[in-house]
Amino acid sequence: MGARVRRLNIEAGPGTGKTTVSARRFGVERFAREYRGDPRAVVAVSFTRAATHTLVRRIRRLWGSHAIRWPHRVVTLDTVMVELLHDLLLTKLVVWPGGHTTLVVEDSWASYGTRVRTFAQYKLTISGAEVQIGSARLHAAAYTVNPSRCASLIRQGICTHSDVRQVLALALRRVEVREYARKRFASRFRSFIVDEVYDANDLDIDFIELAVDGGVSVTLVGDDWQALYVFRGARPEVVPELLSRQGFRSLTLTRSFRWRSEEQAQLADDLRGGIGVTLPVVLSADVPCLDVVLSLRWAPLWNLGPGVLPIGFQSFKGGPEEAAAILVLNHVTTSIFGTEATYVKDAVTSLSIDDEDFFVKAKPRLQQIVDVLSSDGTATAKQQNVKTAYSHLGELLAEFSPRTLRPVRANHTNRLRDIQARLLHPVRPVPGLTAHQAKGAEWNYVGVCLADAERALLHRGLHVEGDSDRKLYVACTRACFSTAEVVVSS
Ligand SMILES: Nc1ncnc2c1ncn2[C@@H]1O[C@H](COP(=O)(O)OP(=O)(O)OP(=O)(O)O)[C@@H](O)[C@H]1O
Repeated sequence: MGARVRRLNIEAGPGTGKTTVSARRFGVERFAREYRGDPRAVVAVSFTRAATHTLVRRIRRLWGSHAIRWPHRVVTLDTVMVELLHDLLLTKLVVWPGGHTTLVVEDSWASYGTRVRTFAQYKLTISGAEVQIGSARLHAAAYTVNPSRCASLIRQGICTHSDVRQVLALALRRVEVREYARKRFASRFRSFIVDEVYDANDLDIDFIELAVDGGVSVTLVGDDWQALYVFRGARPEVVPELLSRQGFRSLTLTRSFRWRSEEQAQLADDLRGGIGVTLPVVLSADVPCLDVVLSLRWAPLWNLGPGVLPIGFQSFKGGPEEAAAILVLNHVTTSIFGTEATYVKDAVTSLSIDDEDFFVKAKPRLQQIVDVLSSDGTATAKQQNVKTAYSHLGELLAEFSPRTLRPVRANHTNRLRDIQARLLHPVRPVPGLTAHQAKGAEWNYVGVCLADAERALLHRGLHVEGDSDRKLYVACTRACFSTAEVVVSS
């Protein structure tokens, strides 16, 4: 991985060491003799925070913490985009409504209100350098946070990553903005490493090309079978065009270091070869023999029963009851697995909790709620415990959040009831994750939870062009020893 090639593409299957290679490449570029005294940064990017955390851990382990000292960094590509937009705002090449030069950028609007059914949508456009907020009418009703509230927040300098992307895509149509971005890459970056490049969309690819044009050393790492973000506009099919257009040299990694059994190695080969497979079955009563259970969606994981504790409920919708339940789930997943619940950051923002020490201060109260849910008894006593826990949660929020919980009703408390079932289960539950959360990670024994259509795809043989096929591929290639299908015990 010490190859001194300025445009390098590393292509490889699961477990062949892509993350390891990205981490090695980072250090090689960071400590290269020829760059001694060069103030420009080595920057590695990935598309999710989870992936950047994994890469940071590997770099620290290999090269020590000082490898990631500023300006060298490992961030999401979204972060790099926000940095560029901020500089464009400072130089007035782009002017934000209200003249803001520092934006608060959120993952989504979910934290700013509950979704409403609407035909209206705000639309960001650019006229000259000025960002303008217009509106558009949708053909079909959509559930979104009130668009006029979003527009008003944008005027206050608050927006989402998707808005940043929209504005940059429009701004980069102007020659002077492209020239600025290219020169900025040239003067600030000496090496740009893009992990999971097959998750890139058109704007990401444009960014990579600007870096190449700026003379930056660019390393791309990825596997087309593991592109999971098509719903966010990823275009795995255009990566080969980028590679040939910019004359990247490709290296292929073939040996997987992950497989510790013939069975798992064969499964991975068959999946990649499009050969139909049938997974061995594990009953949900026997999940303690597994390290994790994966699914393409959250709901089926909850349906597997109390032996599995999913680390998320569903993609976050923004309601206060849901957000409050995520706080409890987070307390439990952190205590049992040392893993944060998915969407906990959205939950805190949506509850407008601005006390930075919230988790430290709230810990004893959250533990008290968990203790209430953990006490066993008759069905009626357990129902009462859920109500008591819900009311304690309401009191906790009253102290830290302006949002209030609605009165006790089954659809407000059912998430606490689901957590309670796991707490009362006599055996430590196994974590449940979606394929998106599992990407990049590995465990010894993995269970997958399949819908009928997903099982049929595995029987037929996977195709790299299929979105669900790729998610199944990622889920079925996380195990070192074996992958089994988990089915509910009758
Ligand atoms: N050169 C190597 N020698 C021995 N073990 C290695 C080597 N490279 C990677 N590994 C080990 O192999 C496993 C898989 O590596 P890694 O996670 O980097 O693969 P990957 O290609 O990123 O996987 P995936 O894309 O499927 O998430 C890890 O346990 C890692 O420590």
